[in-house]
Amino acid sequence: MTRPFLKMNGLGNDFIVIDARDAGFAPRTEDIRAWGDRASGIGFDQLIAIEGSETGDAFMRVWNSDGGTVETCGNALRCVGWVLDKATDSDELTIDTLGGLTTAKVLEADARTGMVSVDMGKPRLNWDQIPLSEEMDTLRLELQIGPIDAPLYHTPVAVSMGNPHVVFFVDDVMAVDVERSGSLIEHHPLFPEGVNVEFAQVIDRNIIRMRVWERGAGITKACGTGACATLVAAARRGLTERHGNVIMDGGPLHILWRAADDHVIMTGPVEVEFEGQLDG
Ligand SMILES: N[C@@H](CCC[C@H](N)C(=O)O)C(=O)O
Repeated sequence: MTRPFLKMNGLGNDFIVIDARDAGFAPRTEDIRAWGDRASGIGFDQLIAIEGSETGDAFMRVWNSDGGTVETCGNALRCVGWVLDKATDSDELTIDTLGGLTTAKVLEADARTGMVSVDMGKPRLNWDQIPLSEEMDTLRLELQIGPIDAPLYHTPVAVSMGNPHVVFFVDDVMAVDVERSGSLIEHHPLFPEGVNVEFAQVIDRNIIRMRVWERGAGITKACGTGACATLVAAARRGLTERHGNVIMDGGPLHILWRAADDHVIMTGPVEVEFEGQLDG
């Protein structure tokens, strides 16, 4: 059976997006891994299915390129918002996920690109909401990378945006070996469900430079939930305001952590790269 797909990205964090509202889509792990392989397959960071929903306009299901299903994906929410917007008159689209209900607003759109804002809901900041395997202050985790007496990176902040994140503040983010340190932390026993790892350098009170190691996908050019988690972590530490740009390898996302209702609003671009058919 073949399935039509859109190859899309948000700041280079790329996806295969399948519209599964009319016909179910239940891919095998080995197929996801094969399609996701950049050397021999199509290549993507996440596989996304748009499904029907009783609580929203649609449900977004997410698989990482390693085949594991996960709660949510910020950059893909903007892409799904753009896709749904093409087929409806509504300005605001509610998209449900395993990580919670979100609302997408398409600010600008043409045939292949757009600018989309997503209300990601409230960050979850309690240790058991991340989740962590033991009770700990999420603002200063007792965790470090490197030698005990001279750690390279330490005392990160944990934030859940529906999926788990840990944010290390560093002096020089370009000096970080993201692959080596990120892969070690992703599987640390403190995170029973694994974790997405961000390394962040505060440039000023409204700008953060961030690089990311994603759970189940490795280094990506951008991570929407990671950008939200990073701004929340920085604001909680008093390092930034509650709004600003988080600049990743693929470019900036604007993040606002609204004081009025505690919701995090993420705004940034989407792009359609090409259309294709999946065999499997
Ligand atoms: N690219 C994403 C996050 C995708 C899921 C993540 N790797 C996880 O395992 O939680 C984003 O833009 O948020």
